[in-house]
Amino acid sequence: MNKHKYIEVQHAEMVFETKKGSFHALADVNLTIEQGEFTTLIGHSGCGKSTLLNLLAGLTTASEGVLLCGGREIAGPSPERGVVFQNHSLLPWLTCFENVHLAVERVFGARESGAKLRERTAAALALVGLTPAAGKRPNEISGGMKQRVGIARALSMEPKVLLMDEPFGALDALTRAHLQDELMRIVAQTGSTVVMVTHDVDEAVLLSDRIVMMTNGPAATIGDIVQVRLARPRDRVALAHDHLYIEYRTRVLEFLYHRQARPQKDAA
Ligand SMILES: Nc1ncnc2c1ncn2[C@@H]1O[C@H](COP(=O)(O)OP(=O)(O)OP(=O)(O)O)[C@@H](O)[C@H]1O
Repeated sequence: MNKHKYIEVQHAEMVFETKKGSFHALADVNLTIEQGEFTTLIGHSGCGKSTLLNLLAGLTTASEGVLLCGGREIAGPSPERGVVFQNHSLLPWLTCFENVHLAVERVFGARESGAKLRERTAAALALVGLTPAAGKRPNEISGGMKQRVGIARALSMEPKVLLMDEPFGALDALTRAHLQDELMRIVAQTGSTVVMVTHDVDEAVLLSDRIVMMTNGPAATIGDIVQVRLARPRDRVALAHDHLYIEYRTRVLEFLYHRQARPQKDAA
């Protein structure tokens, strides 16, 4: 397996058939992601970020083109590719522990003992700092904690790739910052390959090894890629004054607001 071409997207096209006819969402998307790399997808609302992430998750199939992960074609969802959505999608009648345990059981249940499955579940909750909340149900915990359960659930399956669709989008700025720091710590520990959709330029620069910037749709594609060469571990306060950080941030802002400026009428 080629570490440098762990995920490959080759000439991917996505056309949705709607009542009003065909909608060409993605056009000729080409992308290669290395194992262990943290990639963010950024672009204006509706450009096709989630569509591309869903293709990587195997939740939808490209109309044309090829998507590979670890040298194999992505033919459907797999525990190898854990997905975290913005709305965390927890089962409300189960505790945090049970929500995570369900995923663990699905992946490892056939070959591991009950004690080992519970151990895995507890370890995933500990990784996101949620051991004290293990017995609580989703309606008893905050939005940030729910999101952490979602991350624990994805991580508990030991995915090779973590796919995240605006995982922190619904959170307040302080909780968001805290979870970004936690995510960086976890990824440093697990070595996961991450692809994350975000709208937040600072989040993209802070977390990424590469920022993939998408053009506006229809027929959206990759407009440019910024390689972020900032040493890790990264400290958000120190970076605020770092000239390289500021330069990366400016490059993304220029792409979004000069090169891909949206017409006034539908600007978000
Ligand atoms: N199942 C579908 N059927 C028809 N059109 C779709 C479907 N899914 C997405 N689209 C369209 O494809 C385009 C890309 O949508 P997508 O959700 O990928 O954008 P996005 O960049 O993730 O947006 P946002 O940042 O607002 O979440 C949009 O114009 C959307 O309306």
